[in-house]
Amino acid sequence: MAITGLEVKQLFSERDDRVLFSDLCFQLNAGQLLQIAGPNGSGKTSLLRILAGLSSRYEGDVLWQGKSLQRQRHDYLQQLLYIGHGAGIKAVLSPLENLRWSCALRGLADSDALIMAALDKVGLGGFEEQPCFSLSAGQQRRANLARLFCIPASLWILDEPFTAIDQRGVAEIEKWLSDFVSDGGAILLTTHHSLNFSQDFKVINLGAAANV
Ligand SMILES: Nc1ncnc2c1ncn2[C@@H]1O[C@H](COP(=O)(O)OP(=O)(O)OP(=O)(O)O)[C@@H](O)[C@H]1O
Repeated sequence: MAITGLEVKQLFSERDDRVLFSDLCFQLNAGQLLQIAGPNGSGKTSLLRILAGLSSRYEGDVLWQGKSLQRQRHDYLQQLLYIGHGAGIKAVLSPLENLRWSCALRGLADSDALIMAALDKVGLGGFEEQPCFSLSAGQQRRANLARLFCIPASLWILDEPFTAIDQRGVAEIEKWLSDFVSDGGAILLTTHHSLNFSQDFKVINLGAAANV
């Protein structure tokens, strides 16, 4: 089958002489979700940072649509939306200003209408212009997640997207993930939460090296 997304071949990474993963192989195609599971410290974030092009602490190959990431870094990053487990927002800026910044980095101009709709969708209608430091942890997380609806991408890499999100919000996010996959997007995520996802999805447990 043609690779329409990510392919990871014989990936190896270590930290302080401790092997995080070795001979890790998997594919993630368009229209699929892959969960990276494993206990604290097993290397989930390290793996996601490698796949987001933020870390070169690895050996092995990472391919996007059949070609090496290094040979098409710019094109790959244009297709990728990475949301790390940190706050991902500037606390002194409002959600609107943070998202304007994210959109500008992707070359999107005149994005206010899109941003306002995204903030409304994530439940931040009425909070658009409040500084983020005055928002709750869950609201700050929602401001970061609003990028899902502003930044065009075919691959989402999400590190603990449910952190600080209330129960209803978790169900909403699961629906957003499902919609994205149904529309042909690909998702790689970590979560300690038991994922309630309407389609089939794959899980790789870094605690027990696995090839999928
Ligand atoms: N900046 C760093 N400097 C040194 N060691 C690091 C650094 N970042 C991560 N590590 C080490 O790499 C290992 C894997 O960390 P990583 O954050 O990838 O784990 P994780 O599976 O995402 O954990 P968690 O479930 O707690 O988020 C840990 O042992 C950690 O101590």
